[in-house]
Amino acid sequence: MATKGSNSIHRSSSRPLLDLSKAEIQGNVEEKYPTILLPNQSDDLSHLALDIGGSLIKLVYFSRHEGQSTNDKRMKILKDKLGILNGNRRSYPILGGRLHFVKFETNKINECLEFIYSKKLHCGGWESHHSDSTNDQNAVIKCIHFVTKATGGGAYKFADLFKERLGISLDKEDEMDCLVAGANFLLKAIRHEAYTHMEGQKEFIQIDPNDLFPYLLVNIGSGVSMIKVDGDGKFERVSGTNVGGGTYWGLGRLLTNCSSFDELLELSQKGDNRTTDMLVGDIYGTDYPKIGLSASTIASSFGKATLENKELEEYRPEDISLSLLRMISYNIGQISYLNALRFGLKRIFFGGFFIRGHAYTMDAISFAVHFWSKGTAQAMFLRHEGFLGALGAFMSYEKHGLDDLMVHQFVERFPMGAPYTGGKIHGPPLRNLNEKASLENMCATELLEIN
Ligand SMILES: Nc1ncnc2c1ncn2[C@@H]1O[C@H](COP(=O)(O)OP(=O)(O)O)[C@@H](O)[C@H]1O
Ligand SMILES: CC(C)(COP(=O)(O)O)[C@@H](O)C(=O)NCCC(=O)O
Repeated sequence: MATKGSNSIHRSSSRPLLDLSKAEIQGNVEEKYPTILLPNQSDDLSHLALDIGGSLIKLVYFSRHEGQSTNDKRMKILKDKLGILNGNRRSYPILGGRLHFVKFETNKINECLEFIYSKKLHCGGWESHHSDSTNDQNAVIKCIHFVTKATGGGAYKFADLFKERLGISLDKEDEMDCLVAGANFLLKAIRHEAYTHMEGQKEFIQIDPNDLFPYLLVNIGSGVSMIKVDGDGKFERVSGTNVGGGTYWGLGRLLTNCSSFDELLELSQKGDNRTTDMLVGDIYGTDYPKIGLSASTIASSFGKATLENKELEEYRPEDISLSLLRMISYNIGQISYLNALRFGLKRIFFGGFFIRGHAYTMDAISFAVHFWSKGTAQAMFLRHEGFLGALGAFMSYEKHGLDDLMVHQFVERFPMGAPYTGGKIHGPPLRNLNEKASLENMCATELLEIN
């Protein structure tokens, strides 16, 4: 049954408060979704946003530090807001808590649903209170459901599943909007978010938040989107390619029988692509200096397979994986640079889970950008690479007036001088593939802790 506390999870004062006179309708909802906690019990639980992509589901959720009552914080928020209204100095409430980053494979969506359920994240959304008139003028059906911000194709495709299994309504946010919002937030707010990776060397880039735009955002997910970003909410998707992360994983799986993406990546580390790729040296017998090609340059990815009468089994899976990785990474790097050139953009940031913090992938992309730009452009990568869309969806709570999340406070509270380590902000590690980063055996979790 509804309790008075139900009101407390409304995220915006402009939203209608729970109508207790219609409590029996909520009872029905509870019957259908017995797992939903009453809001007053879930008060300190998390806020969730999802990015359901072609390959992976990304979750971002905020959980408050234990021991701090949300009501205390709300009072402080209210006081601070009054301060703003009175023309006093701006002050920001302390919202202690964590942003958690979790991912699942989209084809294992059940694991994701179970995770959300086990963490009670489905109880953390805001309540929407609809009145639908039926044919009978006197009968007004009131229903209460939880709404969660979601982006990516799966926000459309799996909307019914989320509704049936968890009682969550997915409130759809545009994928490109979310990618840009997530990238802008990270680049402006999180110190040491962006870095270069060349020949095995990683270097963090200090971004001046006042001198961020314009830039090219290249999101390498299943497919690739290239977005010219001119400001907050100001962008244009200028290009894309269907040869992306899904291509590497899909072709790689078929050609090597690998059972996981990480296994395929790991194989590539032991590969030698000279057995599969046709090099300039294979064609010329030497370098081709006149057009700047060394003998070791790949002239044709997988081209060597045409010269030999060998069956697939006669090629080492390691070599195939490496050839494929280089082919796709170079291609994306090249198209990205050409688009940057097209619009006169100096900076190119790469996100998406294809990158996977994998040194060789980043080196290959960087090499292509460097090579085609003749050293005038540089690829940069993001530590929260695959979570841009999910972060953007999370931030859209604020955009829609659900402002007790006040994501902007994270920005304000952690300017560029905020420490990168030392208990304040823990970003995801740039993981070595050998490290197992699974949480509860089902997902990888990375934390950005807001103290
Ligand atoms: N565990 C994984 N399973 C499948 N693909 C993975 C995995 N980890 C990284 N990838 C790579 O990440 C890509 C998906 O990246 P992502 O940014 O999540 O895109 P999408 O939104 O299309 O799911 C895959 O196509 C694959 O190249
Ligand atoms: C359709 C998509 C935006 C979906 O995003 P994803 O799930 O791949 O992250 C993306 O796959 C894409 O941009 N593909 C390339 C399509 C093209 O421009 O040719």
